[in-house]
Amino acid sequence: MLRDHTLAVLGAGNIGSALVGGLLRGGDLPADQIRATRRGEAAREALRQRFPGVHVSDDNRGAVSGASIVIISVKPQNVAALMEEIRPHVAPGTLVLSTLAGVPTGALSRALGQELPVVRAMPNTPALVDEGATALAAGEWADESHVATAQAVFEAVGIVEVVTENLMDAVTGLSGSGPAYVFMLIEGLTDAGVKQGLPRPTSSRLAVQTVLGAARLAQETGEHPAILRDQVTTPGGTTIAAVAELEKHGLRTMMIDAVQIATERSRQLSDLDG
Ligand SMILES: NC(=O)C1=CN([C@@H]2O[C@H](COP(=O)(O)OP(=O)(O)OC[C@H]3O[C@@H](n4cnc5c(N)ncnc54)[C@H](O)[C@@H]3O)[C@@H](O)[C@H]2O)C=CC1
Ligand SMILES: O=C(O)[C@@H]1CCC=N1
Repeated sequence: MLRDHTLAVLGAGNIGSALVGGLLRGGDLPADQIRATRRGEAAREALRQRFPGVHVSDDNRGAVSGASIVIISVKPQNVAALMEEIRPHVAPGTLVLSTLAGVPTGALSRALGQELPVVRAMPNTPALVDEGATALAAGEWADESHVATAQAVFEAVGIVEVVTENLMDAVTGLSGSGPAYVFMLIEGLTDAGVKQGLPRPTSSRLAVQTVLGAARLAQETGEHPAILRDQVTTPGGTTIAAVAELEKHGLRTMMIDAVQIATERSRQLSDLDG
């Protein structure tokens, strides 16, 4: 469904380049229909090496001209200047996809000075290995076909959930930032194994596979996590001793508070001018 599109990725850093990679790997779009911009010649050269055939430059206006889909994936502090730069060059009807944390679709349409179809997306970095979790929300002028196109773009790198825009800050706090929480968990588990005498590489491999395996078990069985936890927990055994310790430190409350604070931070980022 994407093959007739020309795609411009403005700000092809972690997220933008993960998308380019996924679209190329899946054969969704040929390389010569993708333009990618980013700052720094060395970084651009690295992109050219990674994605042969993709047109890589620092020319946002050129990238946008003639593109049917424009992905905005710069950091929030760079977006106001970028909007100003591309504003006269975005053709009416261009589908604008934004991965910016916090920034509402209405603010982007206003900054671009047109009633454009804008779809807000919140992906996450596991998109780099096609295991991303992305939520999409349609702006005022985006219809079902725009959302379907956005869905096809982000399904190239993982799963997609469509939500209403008022839920996007919560998504940002949960799955957008979530990989960082899981990496901290992996780091903590690895150190814990080392403290108990395991060699670090062994501990690291066991920690990573434990997280991956537990996630797959939850996904494939669809069971409530409490049931899966009970299956690990032998009466009077090792697991319940550790679970009681985690409860004492309020692990679940800690996660609830962390996601709340990230959600609030996402709301604070809603002002395009910072
Ligand atoms: N890193 C993450 O886990 C996630 C990030 N996001 C959002 O995605 C956006 C991008 O995040 P990252 O990919 O992590 O950032 P990044 O810093 O890796 O990539 C941004 C890129 O934009 C380029 N850039 C800046 N100004 C530019 C301009 N005027 N023209 C062209 N290129 C320009 C930079 O050179 C850089 O390569 C942010 O707005 C962030 O809120 C969303 C979901 C997850
Ligand atoms: O930390 C951030 O602001 C971005 C948005 C979600 C993940 N990284």
